[in-house]
Amino acid sequence: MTPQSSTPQNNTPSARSAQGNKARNEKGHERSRPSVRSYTKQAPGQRTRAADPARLVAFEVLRAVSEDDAYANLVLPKSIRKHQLDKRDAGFATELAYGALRGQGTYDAVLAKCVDRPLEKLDPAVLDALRIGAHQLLAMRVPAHAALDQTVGLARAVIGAGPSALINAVLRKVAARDLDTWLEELTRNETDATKRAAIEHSHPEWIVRALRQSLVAHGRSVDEITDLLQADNDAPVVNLVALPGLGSLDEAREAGAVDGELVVDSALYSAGDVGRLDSVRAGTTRVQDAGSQLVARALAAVDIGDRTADGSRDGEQWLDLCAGPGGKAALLAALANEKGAILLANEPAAHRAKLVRQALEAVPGEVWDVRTGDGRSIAEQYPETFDRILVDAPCTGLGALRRRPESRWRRKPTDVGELGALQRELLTAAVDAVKPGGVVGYVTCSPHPAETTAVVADVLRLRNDLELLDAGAALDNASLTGNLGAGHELTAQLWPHIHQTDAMFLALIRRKV
Ligand SMILES: C[S@@+](CC[C@H](N)C(=O)[O-])C[C@H]1O[C@@H](n2cnc3c(N)ncnc32)[C@H](O)[C@@H]1O
Repeated sequence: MTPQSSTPQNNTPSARSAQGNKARNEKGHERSRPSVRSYTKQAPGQRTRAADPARLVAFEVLRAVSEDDAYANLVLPKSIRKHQLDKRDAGFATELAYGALRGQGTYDAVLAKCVDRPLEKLDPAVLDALRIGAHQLLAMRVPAHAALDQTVGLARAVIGAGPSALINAVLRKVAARDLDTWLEELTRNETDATKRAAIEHSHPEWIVRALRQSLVAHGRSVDEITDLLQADNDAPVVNLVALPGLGSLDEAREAGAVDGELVVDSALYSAGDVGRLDSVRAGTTRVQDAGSQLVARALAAVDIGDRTADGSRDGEQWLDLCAGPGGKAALLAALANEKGAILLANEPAAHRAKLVRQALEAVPGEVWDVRTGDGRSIAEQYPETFDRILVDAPCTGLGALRRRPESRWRRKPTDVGELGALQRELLTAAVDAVKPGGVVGYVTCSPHPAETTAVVADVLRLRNDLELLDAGAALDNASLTGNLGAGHELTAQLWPHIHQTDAMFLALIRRKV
């Protein structure tokens, strides 16, 4: 299977002893001393046992995700701060929370074999504790005794003593086999390849089917599905971008970042908290997936000829129609600044529009403006106005599952159709708002054909003033390697298992003069 440890240095409970918060029992097992930071649901006066703070953070993340529909990447840093975890413990908690969420499909299949009732009948908090235990036992290098002891201790401290016997018994059964043996047993009699892949790689079956369909739609072999599913379970790399003309990667390089291979001014960062870099705090260097960097650069670089009456290319007007939270808008604004263009960033959600403004702060203010509005009506106010428009459409995010560990369990098959309708409306509005001769970049972080090729084909079918430019060639031109192999029938699709980027789709649609 797939949910593998990505931060091995943090994967042992010995990280706990760094805090001086541990004792060892007669068998050498680590044991927690009561801590003021721990919370408990036990009755006053009852003897309490502290939860290991790193495991407590992971548990809090899983609870917030299942109870409050929270996003793990937002809850995790807050919980890490609340429990004052040091760097090693924060790494351990991150791996545990993200790993348990990504691996939930596999772990639930294992747990279902070890629990004497349907998992839905378990207290959801108990189920989350079991998932945390299963991830430690099956995918992290935590010794079984420590995983058991600490998970039972966690449950006792935060849920109460009641379910500890059950949790202990179930996790002992889980620990009796390694992951490969479990998977062999779970899939031995499974003849349906989708069901098997869903268990082995911890994805919902409908997403396995959707990703197979996606590979085929973009001209790839369906046999790549295993690598693609595996890539979803790997911890994503952190890419940095130095905003052109404004940022620098020097500080990041000194901190250990290595230059990215796909895009210029881009680096891979694995040296820890990027927020500590001054250039990141200043907003001139930003965290951004290399695929996102590429599609923005490709749109900015498309040759659309002389656009202004005097033949000068200065003065182009660009629009980012779906701009929140502003990652691509910041890069586009910096590129616009270099090329003498201006950028209008549109975002309907006020709180996300605020994030766009913050993202753009590092770019000179005369280059950009932010508008809070529904992109579907953009052409009413701005008919045939813009030279370049980015439509980074709201989508299912099926191409960025590695970054959002809970999203595969939250998304529903019906989301694809619902978002497809919005995507068609947004793309239609964009082609009405682009000047004749101008270009619209249609982008999604989903490779699903219903959100990508079908949307583009439908919009093109209804009009005779649109044509596709070669998006594969545009991505090649924007990339350092120049040979991404992402193009297929004039559209382009990047892949996590090939390009180590999110699965960004790009179509470049030119409005004929
Ligand atoms: C994929 S995200 C864009 C990401 C952004 N371009 C970036 O790089 O940071 C899609 C955005 O579209 C916005 N959105 C949703 N409905 C919209 C609409 N009707 N018009 C314009 N934008 C919309 C969402 O709020 C979300 O911020």
